[in-house]
Amino acid sequence: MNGVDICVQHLFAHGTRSEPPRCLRQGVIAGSLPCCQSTIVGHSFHPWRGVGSTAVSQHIRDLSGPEQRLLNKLYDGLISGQRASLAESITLVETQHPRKKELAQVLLHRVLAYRREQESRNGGKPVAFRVGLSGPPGAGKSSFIEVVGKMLTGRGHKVAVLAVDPSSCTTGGSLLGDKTRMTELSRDMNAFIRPSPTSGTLGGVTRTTNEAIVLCEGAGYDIVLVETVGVGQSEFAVADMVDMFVLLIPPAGGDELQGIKRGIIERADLVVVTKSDGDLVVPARRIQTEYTSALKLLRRNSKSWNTKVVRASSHTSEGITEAWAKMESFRDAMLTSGELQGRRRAQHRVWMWSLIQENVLRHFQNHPGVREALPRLEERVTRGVLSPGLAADLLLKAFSESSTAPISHEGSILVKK
Ligand SMILES: Nc1nc2c(ncn2[C@@H]2O[C@H](COP(=O)(O)OP(=O)(O)OP(=O)(O)O)[C@@H](O)[C@H]2O)c(=O)[nH]1
Repeated sequence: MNGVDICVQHLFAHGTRSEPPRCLRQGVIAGSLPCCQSTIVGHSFHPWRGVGSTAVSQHIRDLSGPEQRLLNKLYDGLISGQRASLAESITLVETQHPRKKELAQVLLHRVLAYRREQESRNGGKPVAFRVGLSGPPGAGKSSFIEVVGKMLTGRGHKVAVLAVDPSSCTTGGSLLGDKTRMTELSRDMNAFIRPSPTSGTLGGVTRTTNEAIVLCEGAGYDIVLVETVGVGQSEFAVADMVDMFVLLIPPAGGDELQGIKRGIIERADLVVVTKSDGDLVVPARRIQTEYTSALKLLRRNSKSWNTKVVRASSHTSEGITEAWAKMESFRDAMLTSGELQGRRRAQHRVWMWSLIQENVLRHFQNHPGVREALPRLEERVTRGVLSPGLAADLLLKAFSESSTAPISHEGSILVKK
């Protein structure tokens, strides 16, 4: 057996700062201690087997009494569906505080194990359906989510809505996050709405959104809607974290549609032409026809599904049930073919690389040599006296050198003021 195997159920029950859980100390396989067998069904959802175990087991070993109590409280509250515990858990994964980040990882691993247990009971099928919704500003995303969300809670579903907002990363402000949106759904006890964190890089927001999805599913939300505005790279990031990607397009022509990137249309599993009511029905039909023809020329992104184009109105509710029915057909087709499970597996790899990118970039920016040289080199690049390639080489050299010696000397030789 490689690494240290840990019994999930004992993480919080027996591990302390001075004394790790018994199963951790003994390196036993999850479920093999008598006390484990009461709750653990098998080994398939064991999260820390092998290589990855060391980092998490270190976090667990270091847990203080109050930290354990906090994690226990959050976990118990979360899996019993308490919204306050879910909100607090998401705040924990969004934190920049190093110790809290470690606590968040311990909580997350435990929730992942719980969710895998649920999935194995569900015949290996995902317990929740994740849908990403994107479209240009003003396309009618929040109105659509509000109407669809209300319909779904009315049918007995629990719906979580998460936002990925690229504007919040650069400005600290938010295109999506204001509280006046989805007023009815936000009052619905079977819905949970969480705006994007108001700071951080897109990579950071991507990580926390992926983690928030896991937490929402742990809290029993069987439909998770991830909304993003069609700006920057956030649409691609969302397409990489959901089962189905839906593009919402307003019935406008020409310039308004220029903002929709071709690459993102290729990622869409469903296109919804919004606001198909009153005077807008005619342009909505036209857009539907145009997109239906355009999609025929694009490469299919699934073997078991052809991207469809539908029209809907959030004001009259016409086409809303049909749009959702298409989403359900997509899920059924993808589950039957196994493509949905395959997408999720591939997404885990993308998720891992986005974490690596984010962390490597942060290490790079925090490196003393890089920090010292960066302002000067950036300024010279901006003035045009230093090529971006050379500046990048100098910074990377400073980063890769193990000593923290600044690169100013070399920089000043190479670059004349
Ligand atoms: N006629 C009509 N107008 C709609 C419909 N849905 C939304 N609108 C209007 O379109 C505008 C934008 O709607 P939102 O739902 O806020 O659009 P959004 O895409 O979330 O907008 P951002 O938050 O800016 O990204 C509002 O004035 C809505 O009243 C619809 O079905 N029919």
